[in-house]
Amino acid sequence: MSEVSPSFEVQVVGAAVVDSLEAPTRMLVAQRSEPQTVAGMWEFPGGKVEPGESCEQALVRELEEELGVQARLGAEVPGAYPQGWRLSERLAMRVFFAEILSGTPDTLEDHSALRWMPLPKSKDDAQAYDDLLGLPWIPADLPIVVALLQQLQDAGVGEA
Ligand SMILES: Nc1nc2c([nH]c(=O)n2[C@H]2C[C@H](O)[C@@H](COP(=O)(O)OP(=O)(O)OP(=O)(O)O)O2)c(=O)[nH]1
Repeated sequence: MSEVSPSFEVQVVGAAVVDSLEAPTRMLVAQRSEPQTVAGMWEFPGGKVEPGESCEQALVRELEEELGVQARLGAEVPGAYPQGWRLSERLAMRVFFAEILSGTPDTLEDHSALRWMPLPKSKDDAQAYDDLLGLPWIPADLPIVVALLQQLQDAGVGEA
């Protein structure tokens, strides 16, 4: 049976904000404050791409609006589709590593908490894997977290 690629209506972008693209040791995760369906769950800061914007432009804008930081983007965490990772029938999200250039991240919009989570130092760092994967992520995000940890493990870095 051939698989038809779904046509997502809404493009979302999310950032795996790390302390350093070259040598990441921590990742910033955000707890959603609304809407009710996802409130209390953890996610990648980001949002919907607006008309006329590239995904990269949208993500830099969202990081400024939501966290109050200027950021540079690194490598993508590629999903199964050109639009990235499937979030729902209508939504897909492209995810990029990012590094803060200036500003201190704050809960300006959409979030009730931010947390810098240690990234695994090696594939045997069970504590870091457990802490990160054990967060109550928005369910669609969990495979993305697994993939990005694998990507860091394979490459050793989050560089573009
Ligand atoms: N930002 C973000 N959204 C996610 C993630 N996982 C996930 O399922 N979503 C969903 C939640 C929302 O339905 C949608 C993103 O919408 P959003 O509310 O963040 O977008 P936005 O900031 O542009 O806000 P708005 O235009 O809806 O007001 O994608 C994630 O990791 N980060």
